[in-house]
Amino acid sequence: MRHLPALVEDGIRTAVKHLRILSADRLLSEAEWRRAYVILGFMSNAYIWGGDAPEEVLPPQITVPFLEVSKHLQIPPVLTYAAANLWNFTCTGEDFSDLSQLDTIHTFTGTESESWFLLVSVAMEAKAGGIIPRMMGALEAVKRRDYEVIVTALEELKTCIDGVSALLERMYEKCDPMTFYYDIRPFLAGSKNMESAGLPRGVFYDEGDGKGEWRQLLGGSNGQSSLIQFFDIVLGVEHVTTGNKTGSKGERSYHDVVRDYMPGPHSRFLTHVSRMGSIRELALLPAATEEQLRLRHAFTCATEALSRFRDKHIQIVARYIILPSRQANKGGRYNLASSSSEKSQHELTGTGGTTLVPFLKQSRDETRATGEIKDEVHDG
Ligand code: HEM
Repeated sequence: MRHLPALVEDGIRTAVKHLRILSADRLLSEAEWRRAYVILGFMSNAYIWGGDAPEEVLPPQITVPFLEVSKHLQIPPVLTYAAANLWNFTCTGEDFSDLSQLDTIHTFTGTESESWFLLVSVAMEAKAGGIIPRMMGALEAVKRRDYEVIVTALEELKTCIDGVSALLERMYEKCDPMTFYYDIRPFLAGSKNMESAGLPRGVFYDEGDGKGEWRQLLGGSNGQSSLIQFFDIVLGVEHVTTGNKTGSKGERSYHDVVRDYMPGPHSRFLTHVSRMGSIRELALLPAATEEQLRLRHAFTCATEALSRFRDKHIQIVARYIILPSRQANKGGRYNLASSSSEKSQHELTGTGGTTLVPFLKQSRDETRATGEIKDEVHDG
């Protein structure tokens, strides 16, 4: 794995085919299962995308352990956000939100840009970890109408989201947009909606002995972060967009679908949180008392912070995807990046298969609308 960046340039497929087929029998602790998942996630995407044309068959050396490990961890056998970000870092100190102490374990390119891209999310997750119990306390306080607890928690949530946004903006410091778009991003691609990139049927997981199956799975995306969905749930933000133009009635929203790409316990935790009390419903009650006014204000401020986060994220997407896609790639190699991100010549899509800007703007607008309580009360 140390040689992955060199192998993706030349020889990854031969190297993998020379490996023994390992079973997961010797994995003991959860940390070991996760470590195996990270390695297999990187290996499989390197295998598929590390050549002049994508490879549509994953060999048993990868699929046999990968299927076992992903079943154990209750997460799909593909490079998810958990594989690339959550479980793929080391830290020289105690503070996982301090970028200067973090390093990645694996990258496809060996570039500082890739490490930085992955680590910014790690720092964001760590920065916000402490707010989770605080907000759980606030949700529990809804039934008792304990305004003090809820308002304090919302104020802390606002500060926390602002801190997360500040970390997001540090992306510009060490992640170069052209390197991101042309060298890093192609390796994050999935196998769903990848006809134009050369995977019309997805990827065949060959398990050997004539066994195997075609699978179409989404690519790795920070959209699979359970943290940002936690913020949404706590604030009562509902996302309905499927993220693609063909989204028809009854189709699951993007935010719902990506829960399948989170580790099982994360996804179940989000379901649990969404069944707890609603802070928004309490904030919607008429502002007849001082404490109700304070609650409304704190709720609106926290929601605005999340909507500002999404604004900043849209700017990042413009800088790291839209602008580079309009500039010619200086390298002369066959360009997998553009084929995996352009459905047609003019339509850019995300690694999650979304129509990028309209989708992200709608997610932002849904956030903003959630915080606009006054309008709802007067107009409703
Ligand atoms: C160079 C940096 C980044 C780029 C280019 C980028 C790009 C994208 C794209 C294209 C999508 C659309 C969904 C898809 O098709 O995959 C998306 C969604 C999303 N991204 Fe990022 N992203 C970046 C960094 C981050 C970071 C650091 C986070 C923090 C965890 C993040 C959080 C999200 C979330 C939560 C969504 C789902 C949409 C939403 O809830 O608003 N992104 N991103």
